[in-house]
Amino acid sequence: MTHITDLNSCAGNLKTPRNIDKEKGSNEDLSSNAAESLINGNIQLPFSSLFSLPAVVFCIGGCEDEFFCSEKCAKAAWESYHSLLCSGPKSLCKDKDFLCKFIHHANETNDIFLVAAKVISSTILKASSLEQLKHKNDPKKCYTSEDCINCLLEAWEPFSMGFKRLWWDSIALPIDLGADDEIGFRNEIKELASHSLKLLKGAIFEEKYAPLFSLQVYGHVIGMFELNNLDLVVASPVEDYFIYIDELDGKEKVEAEKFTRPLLDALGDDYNVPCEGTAFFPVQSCANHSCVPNMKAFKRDEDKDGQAVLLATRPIQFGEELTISYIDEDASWEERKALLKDYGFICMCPKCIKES
Ligand SMILES: C[S@@+](CC[C@H](N)C(=O)[O-])C[C@H]1O[C@@H](n2cnc3c(N)ncnc32)[C@H](O)[C@@H]1O
Repeated sequence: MTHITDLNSCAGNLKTPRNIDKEKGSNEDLSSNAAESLINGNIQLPFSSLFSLPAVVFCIGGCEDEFFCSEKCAKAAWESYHSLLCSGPKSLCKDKDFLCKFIHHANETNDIFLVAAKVISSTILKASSLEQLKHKNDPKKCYTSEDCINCLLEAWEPFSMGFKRLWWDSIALPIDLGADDEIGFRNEIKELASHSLKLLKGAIFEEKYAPLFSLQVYGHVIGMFELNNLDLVVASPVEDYFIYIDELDGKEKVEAEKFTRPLLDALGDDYNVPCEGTAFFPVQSCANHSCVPNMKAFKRDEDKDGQAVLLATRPIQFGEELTISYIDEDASWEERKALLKDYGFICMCPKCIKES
């Protein structure tokens, strides 16, 4: 992705849509012929070659649930987690009915279950390839269940850093519930996770990796994402295109707008909907929160393949704690306090102390 990207911490601000002049046009309808020609590639919008996107690559296993930006990404995903979670004909999962029920349940309730399943699946596949490597290097050695557990622990290591609190213990009580409802609410959340795990087990359980399928592990993995994930906000390439046209000069702009204006009017406010996602970064997950942070997480043009960076927002003293903001730090003190409730602490940064 070659566009400006921006990372904000959980519940953070979205990139503010940049305003472009939308006053002039009047033609709200883009004729269906024109739209069809654009889709077919029979018409090319002016300067659109400057905004080309990679072609969509389909999943190797033949499911129609996951799409990738390159063959390389599709292969990496297949090898690292997707082969067990694919609902297509080449899937390596044990039971596709259970897998489809698991995916449906996650989509209906909490899509973090899908990410938690990726952690479990990638740990299984990594542990299994470590075992194969060890067998290959020393074919005569007799492998014990302890060797198997050691491979499992090694495969688990990248996730151990984010493994902190159980989801049902850390989630904030919804504002419409009182203290009397708390136990019932937490039990309900636990029950939801338990049902999701039951479906996942039906799809990919393997006896030798049984410790991975305990409710405690599942609850911690979900908690890890709920507490540590960063919102990923990527500016829409469509928005970037229209801004480029808006910033052209004179005749070039007039000519280009003959084509782009009807399209912009037809899109209305949808011209700048950003692409949103969520991501776990082990280093960023170690940073505590402050409403006057000294760092900010970014994904810049040069940060490829899932990389992101932490940049200092001001000079940092030796020994000073490195912090990021988990929320919109420009919100009022009351709002910030409410937004931080899910993280289970009351912020005592200088700004909060002053404003409280
Ligand atoms: C993403 S983790 C941050 C790293 C964490 N301190 C650790 O030890 O790995 C988020 C958790 O850290 C704690 N935390 C983060 N910022 C805090 C702050 N300003 N005051 C108290 N606890 C904080 C809370 O328990 C929160 O749920």
